[in-house]
Amino acid sequence: MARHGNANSATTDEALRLVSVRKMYGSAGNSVTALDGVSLALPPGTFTAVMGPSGSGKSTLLQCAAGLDQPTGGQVFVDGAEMTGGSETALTKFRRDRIGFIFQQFNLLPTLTVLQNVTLPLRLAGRRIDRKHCITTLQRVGLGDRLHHRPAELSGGQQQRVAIARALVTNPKVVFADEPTGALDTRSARDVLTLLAEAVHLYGQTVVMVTHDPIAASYADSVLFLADGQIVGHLPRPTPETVAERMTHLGDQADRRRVIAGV
Ligand SMILES: Nc1ncnc2c1ncn2[C@@H]1O[C@H](COP(=O)(O)OP(=O)(O)OP(=O)(O)O)[C@@H](O)[C@H]1O
Repeated sequence: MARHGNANSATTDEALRLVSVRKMYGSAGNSVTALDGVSLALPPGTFTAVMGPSGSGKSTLLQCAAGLDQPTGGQVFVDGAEMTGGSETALTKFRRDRIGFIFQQFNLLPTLTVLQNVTLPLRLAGRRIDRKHCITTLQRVGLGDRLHHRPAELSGGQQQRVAIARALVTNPKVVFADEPTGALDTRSARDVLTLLAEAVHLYGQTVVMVTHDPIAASYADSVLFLADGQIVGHLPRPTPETVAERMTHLGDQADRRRVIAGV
C-alpha cells in the first residue's frame, strides 16, 4: 500500500521514495509551482496509478521520480539509493540501471527492428546482450512472431507492447508509464494494462502509471490523487466507479480552493 507524508529516510524495502519534492518552472516573478512538497513511499511489487485534474502535476511528478527531470528541491530514492543531487552523467547512468519508462506515443526508434529496440537499453547500459532473454521478454508481451518487423509495420497496441518489453528487459527497480493507453483503442488498452498488472503480480515489478482514465486506474493496486502539485488522496483497491467518484470530488475541492485563494 502507498504511504505518504513523514517520509524522512529511505530503506531498501522501498522501490521508490520521494521526500518533499518540489518543482518550479520559470523564473522568479513568473514561476509556476508544479510540485509543492510531494512525499510518498512505494513498496516493491506494487502497481500505483497517479490521477488528478489537468495541470495538477502528474507528468512532472513522473518525470522527476524517473530522473527525466531534476526537482527544484527534495529527494528521490529508488531502491534505497538517492537519485537526486548528482551530475547529469550520474543521473543518466542511474536511470539506465534502475528505471524503465513507457510513453504515451511509444517512442520506439523507427529504423530499428522490434528486437533491436528491445536490446537497445541493454546496449546503452553497457550490459551483456542476452538475446534469448530479449526474445523471451517479447514473447511475454505476445510479439514473439514480430521480432524483425519495424515499428511502422505494427499496430499502436503492438508498438506499445514493444515499449513494455523494452522497459522490462533491464529488470528495472521501477517502471514509470505516462498515459500508456492514451493513444490506444479500448481492446489494445486492456491488453497493455493486463501486461502491466502481470509484470507486477507475476514478476514482482513496481509500476507507477499516470492516467486520466478511471478504468485504466482500476488495474492498479492503489491510486494517488494529485491536486495543485500536492498529494490530496489515496484510494486502495480502486474500481472504475470509486475512482470516478473521487475524481469528481477532487475537481470540486480544487475549485473551492481556488475561490478561497482568489485565483
Ligand atoms: N516546461 C514547463 N514550463 C512551464 N510550466 C510548465 C512546464 N511543464 C509543466 N508546467 C506547468 O506545471 C503544472 C503541472 O504540469 P503537468 O504537465 O505536470 O500537469 P499534468 O497533471 O500532467 O497535466 P495534464 O493532465 O494536462 O497532462 C502546470 O501548471 C503546467 O502548466
